[in-house]
Amino acid sequence: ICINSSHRGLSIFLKTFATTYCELIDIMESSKSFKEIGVSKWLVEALSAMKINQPTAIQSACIPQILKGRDCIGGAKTGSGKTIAFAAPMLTKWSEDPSGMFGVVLTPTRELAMQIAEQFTALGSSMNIRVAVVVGGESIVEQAIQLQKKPHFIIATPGRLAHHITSSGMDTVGGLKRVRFLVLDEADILLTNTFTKDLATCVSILPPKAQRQNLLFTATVTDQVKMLQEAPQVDGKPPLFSYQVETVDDVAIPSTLKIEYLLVPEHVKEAYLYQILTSEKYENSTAIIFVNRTVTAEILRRTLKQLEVRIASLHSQMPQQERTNSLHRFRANAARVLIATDVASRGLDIPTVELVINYDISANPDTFIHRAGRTARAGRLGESICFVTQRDISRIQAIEERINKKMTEFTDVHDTAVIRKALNKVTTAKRESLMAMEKENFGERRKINKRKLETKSYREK
Ligand SMILES: Nc1ncnc2c1ncn2[C@@H]1O[C@H](COP(=O)(O)OP(=O)(O)OP(=O)(O)O)[C@@H](O)[C@H]1O
Repeated sequence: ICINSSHRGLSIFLKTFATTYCELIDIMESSKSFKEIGVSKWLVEALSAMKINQPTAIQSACIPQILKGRDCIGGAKTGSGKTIAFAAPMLTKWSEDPSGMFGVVLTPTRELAMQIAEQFTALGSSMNIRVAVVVGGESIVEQAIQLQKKPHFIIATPGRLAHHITSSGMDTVGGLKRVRFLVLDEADILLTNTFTKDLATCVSILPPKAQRQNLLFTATVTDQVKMLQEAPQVDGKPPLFSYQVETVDDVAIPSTLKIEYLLVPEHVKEAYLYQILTSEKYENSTAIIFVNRTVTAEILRRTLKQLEVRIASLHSQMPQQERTNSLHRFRANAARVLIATDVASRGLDIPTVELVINYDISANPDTFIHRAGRTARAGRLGESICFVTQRDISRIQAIEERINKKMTEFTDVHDTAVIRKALNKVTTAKRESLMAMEKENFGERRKINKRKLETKSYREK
């Protein structure tokens, strides 16, 4: 090996060699099969039917330890297979004695709960698994009926499960006292103040911590998660297993994800977005556009729809049925572009997503990691572009520091092209969209919808 004489050359060489070595170790560790790490035969066959044959690094590390009865905190990049890392050992243990109310998985959003439930149902179909989805926006009565049938797994958002625990009778939730596993998916978010009260209510009905296995998974290990890693284990329990993907450069995003920035004047962002989405390079790309506010999502959805882009939107001010329909249209490629707020930033697994555009930049660098992580999943390539106005510079710097990587400039769009081709038609479409929204009292409608939902859920209580 020829080592460059300069110090810088040597350090680059050693860093590259060490990264490759670490990735090589990861591959070697994950060279064991699912069977060799203890997954049940029936489940190995179900995974194989899904073309999932080789465990990823986090699966190889966590599955054997969870099967030994250990609590587990797993941190790994977006798209690295954390769902199967907790689902496989739970399903393996469950199949040894397929009892009701075996495991509870808590996750921050309704769409994520539905996605995880679909994966459990698909993996456990040969074992006649019963999975209940307990989330807001759906019928409380139907969920109570499902819970009374003692489903094997409950996949829930904390708020709605807490509501059942405080409002439905013990014939509905009593079975939770026998739960063997509790999973916190996207654990860093569930450990924030937003979820503290509902999480405490959910945990209150479960067996004591020492009598259940507790599994936490996330792509961003925050201080709250680290505190749990350092907390003393309850007497009599095997030691907590904590796993975090460490690479030499500790880059927090997948190596197959290209991250770029584009300096854009604030008042013509829509035109740049339209120009990119309809350019020769991206006109057939499946893309998610992240915005910070629901009103921005609605303006963009209407504007791009008027410009004949196959569009769908997903944000918290939409009725649940519309949210579900939007996601189904996007997954089925009936819509090529999804405009979303952060209700879609975590966990959603849509393998065809090739491009993520941060139309607005989040104030939280971890949010960037999850948004960009909707693409470049399971080793696939992906691209993330940030629209940067003069107000966003400090946020971009905070993101580059958090991910330990510099963004490169996006050069596939030119101002003159934007001005010439897109600006007029986009400006006209946006003006017409704004007028339509004003006529429909979009903002007021949002408040009316909110009041309607409150009344409806009050009546159901
Ligand atoms: N061992 C595997 N081999 C191949 N593909 C896998 C494997 N495990 C999971 N996958 C696939 O990888 C994709 C990402 O998995 P998953 O959604 O669990 O990632 P994640 O780490 O939870 O991501 P996020 O941090 O965004 O929630 C899914 O499509 C899943 O089917």
